Amino acid sequence: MNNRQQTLLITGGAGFIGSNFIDYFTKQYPDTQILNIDKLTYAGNLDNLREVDQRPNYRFLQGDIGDKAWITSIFEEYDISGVINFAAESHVDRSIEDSQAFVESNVLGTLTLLDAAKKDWEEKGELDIRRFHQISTDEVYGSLGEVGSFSETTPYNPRNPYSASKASANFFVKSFGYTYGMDVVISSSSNNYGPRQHQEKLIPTIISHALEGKQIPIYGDGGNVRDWLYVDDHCRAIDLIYHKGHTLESYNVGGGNEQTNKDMAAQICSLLDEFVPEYRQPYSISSYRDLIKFTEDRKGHDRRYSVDDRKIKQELGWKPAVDFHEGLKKTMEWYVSEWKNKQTL
Ligand SMILES: Cc1cn([C@H]2C[C@H](O)[C@@H](COP(=O)(O)OP(=O)(O)O[C@H]3O[C@H](CO)[C@@H](O)[C@H](O)[C@H]3O)O2)c(=O)[nH]c1=O
Repeated sequence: MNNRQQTLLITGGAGFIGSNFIDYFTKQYPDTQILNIDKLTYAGNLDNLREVDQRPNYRFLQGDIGDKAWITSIFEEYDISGVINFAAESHVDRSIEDSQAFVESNVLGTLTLLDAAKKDWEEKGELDIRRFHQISTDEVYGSLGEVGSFSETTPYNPRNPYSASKASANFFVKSFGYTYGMDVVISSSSNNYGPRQHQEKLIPTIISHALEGKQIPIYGDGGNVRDWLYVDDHCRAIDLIYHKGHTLESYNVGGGNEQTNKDMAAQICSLLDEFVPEYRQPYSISSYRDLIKFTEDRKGHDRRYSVDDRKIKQELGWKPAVDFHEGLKKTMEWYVSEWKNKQTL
């Protein structure tokens, strides 16, 4: 790769959404050079990129967005045409145990990256045309009761350390737009699902525990609601927002599939009963549903997220394309096949 070719910088591309996005983007735009930088924490996995690795428009470097000297050297070495910042500590339960890493990666890391981009693009006289796209979350808006949805004008009300760190990062991103005239945009999506999601999240937990005959932990009464978005639909939304979204704007991205956690667990167990009934035999259960166990609740557990995404639909013409049951089936098949591969190793 010629380093001075214009290059789109993707951070955190070894994680779940980042790796799916790179897979999508390198195929969609074969003439755009992608540089993926990732610290490779516990949640980053280069296996997620094994199919992408050989593509001529892709390159990977290991490093931390919060390492000022290193991130500055990236902007010196490459002609970075834009940044999409996926890099983040993302797991709510971990943030409740210890929030330090969340402030370091999500707040200070984002700030260091913004600063490096700002300095480089200012020197080039292109601060207002090279874009910084922050990947954010619907959790910044807080928690809902049974009715209503978050729109882009809903005031931020983060209620756990993870969402507080993401909200804080968004404020910094916006502030660089207002203060320095930097071209910034933010997307806030609902819960993603699909292949390559880390084991710690709800859907991979349900599938892996079921296959291993372990109890499937559902926090509290299981009535908490999340809006599920298939990761490929999210990738198309990011593409549109990065290329066509208006500067200084935020865009919500939702799946339109609100599910309680207990319904989600029951649906996945039914799919597993249908497709891989044989794996339940050693555990003497008649359905994987028998493994569902209501456990102690998450502290401060947000009750319901619901996303009003009319803005991206109306302004940018996006809509989700993957049917929820199809998406769930594809996801289940991917995890079952990964699990089978591990058994034969
Ligand atoms: C891991 C786990 C989770 N849960 C519950 C907690 C939540 O109500 C729901 C989903 O939990 P999680 O998969 O951890 O995801 P959640 O806390 O909603 O946050 C996700 O979705 C957010 C977007 O809404 C992202 O910003 C976060 O990075 C992502 O982790 O399932 C359980 O009941 N049992 C579990 O074992």
